[in-house]
Amino acid sequence: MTATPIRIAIQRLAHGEGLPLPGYATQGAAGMDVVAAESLELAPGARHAVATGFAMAIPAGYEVQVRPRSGLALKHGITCLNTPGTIDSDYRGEVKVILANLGDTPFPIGRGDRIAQLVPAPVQKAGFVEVDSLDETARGSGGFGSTGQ
Ligand SMILES: O=c1ccn([C@H]2C[C@H](O)[C@@H](COP(=O)(O)OP(=O)(O)OP(=O)(O)O)O2)c(=O)[nH]1
Ligand SMILES: [Mg+2]
Repeated sequence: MTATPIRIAIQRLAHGEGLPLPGYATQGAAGMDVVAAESLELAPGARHAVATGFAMAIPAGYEVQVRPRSGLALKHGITCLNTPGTIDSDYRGEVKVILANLGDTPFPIGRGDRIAQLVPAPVQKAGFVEVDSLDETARGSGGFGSTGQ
């Protein structure tokens, strides 16, 4: 069973002309590949908010996550520094992909190269209720490796 795709309005910006809009590489892909709208070289240890050339209006109640591509990560050490990046439903600016080079060689990015993938997701909102004490649990305040390796 496949959930009905949500519709997301997308606006191509002037510098995005001629580029493919984000899309699924295969029928079962979870992420829509997004391409760079600029060319640059990312030095080892450097980061850059890479232009995509488009803006979106995500329906209320949803977000779009910006995730790295595993091939770039494994072969070249290229990742999204803030992964998963969050595109808010009320954001109308250009979507950017914050790439970082964790590898040891400069990495060239060409206009049109697939640099990341977009995954829409429903947003569960919450409200905090301030209390004086919390219920007890077996774990208590143990964390950060408290159960062993
Ligand atoms: O990878 C990303 C992450 C964010 N954004 C844009 C869309 C998002 O809605 C906005 C704000 O992102 P976020 O909330 O992660 O950043 P912030 O540092 O909290 O900025 P703000 O104060 O604008 O919310 O920046 C991107 O284009 N790409
Ligand atoms: Mg924010």
